[in-house]
Amino acid sequence: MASQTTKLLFRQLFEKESSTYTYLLAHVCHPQKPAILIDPVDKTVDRDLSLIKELGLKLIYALNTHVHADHVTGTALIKTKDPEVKSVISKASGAKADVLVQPGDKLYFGDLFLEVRATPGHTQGCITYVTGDGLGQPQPRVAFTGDALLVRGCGRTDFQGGSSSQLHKSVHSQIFTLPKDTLIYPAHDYKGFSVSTVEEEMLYNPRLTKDEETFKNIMESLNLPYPKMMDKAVPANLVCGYQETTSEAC
Ligand SMILES: N[C@@H](CCC(=O)N[C@@H](CSS)C(=O)NCC(=O)O)C(=O)O
Ligand SMILES: [Fe+2]
Repeated sequence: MASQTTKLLFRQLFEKESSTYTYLLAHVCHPQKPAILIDPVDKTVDRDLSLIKELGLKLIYALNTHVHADHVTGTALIKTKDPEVKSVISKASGAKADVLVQPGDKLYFGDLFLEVRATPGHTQGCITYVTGDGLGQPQPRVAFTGDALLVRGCGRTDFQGGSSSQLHKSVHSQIFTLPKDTLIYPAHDYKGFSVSTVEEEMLYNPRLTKDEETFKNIMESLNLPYPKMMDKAVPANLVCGYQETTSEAC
C-alpha cells in the first residue's frame, strides 16, 4: 500500500499471544506528521510508541474497533505515557473514551481521515474505520474491520451482545458495498493471512458468502471456548484498558 507518491504512511503490527493486528497510519507530508493507532494492545505499547518516535510521528488518536474480549487495549497505557493522545471508541460500545464516535463521523489526521461505519454483530458496538478519499492518489480504499470481518472468517457472535443475523447484515450492507478493490485489514488472524479485499471475501469467505440462515447455523455450531482473558479484558476495555497498573486516564 505504501508508495513514494502517497501522503499516507501505513504499518501493520502484530501481537502474537492474542493474534491481534495493530495498525499505524500517519500523514507524513503534514508538518506535524499526525498519526493514528488502531487497536493497540497493552503488551506491545512500548514497541508501538518506539516506532512512532523513530519515524518522527505525532500520535493524536488511539482507536478501538470494539470492546475486545481477548486482550487488554493499549489505549489507557498510551495515555499515561502521552496524555495528549485521545482515545476513541464507538458510542454504541458503552465504553468510556475521550471521543465516542457514531456512524458517519470522520477522524482527521492532517487532511486525511478515517470514516466510521457501524458493523455490529460480533459485539453491539463494533465499528469499521474506512479511509476517506483524501489520500490524493489512485490507490484503493482501506477498511479496518475489527472482528466484524476477518480474512476468510468473521468474529464470533456468542457473547457481548453478539448476533449472527446482525453481523450478516452489517458485513453485507457496510463492507461488501465498498468498492471491490477496497483492502480489508482485520483485528485478528488465526490462519496466516494479513490482508484481503472486498472482492476476495465476497467470493471466498466460507461464512459470509452464505445466506443469512446458513450463516446463522454456521455461527451457532462453532462451539469455540471463551477467550482466556475475557473476564479481565472486557471490564478493563470498557474503561479504555484501565487496570491497577495504569493511571485512571481514559
Ligand atoms: N484463542 C483466543 C480467542 C479466539 C477467539 O475467540 N477469537 C475471537 C476474536 S477475539 S474476541 C473470534 O471472534 N474468533 C472467531 C473465530 O472464528 O475463531 C483466546 O483465548 O484468546
Ligand atoms: Fe472481539
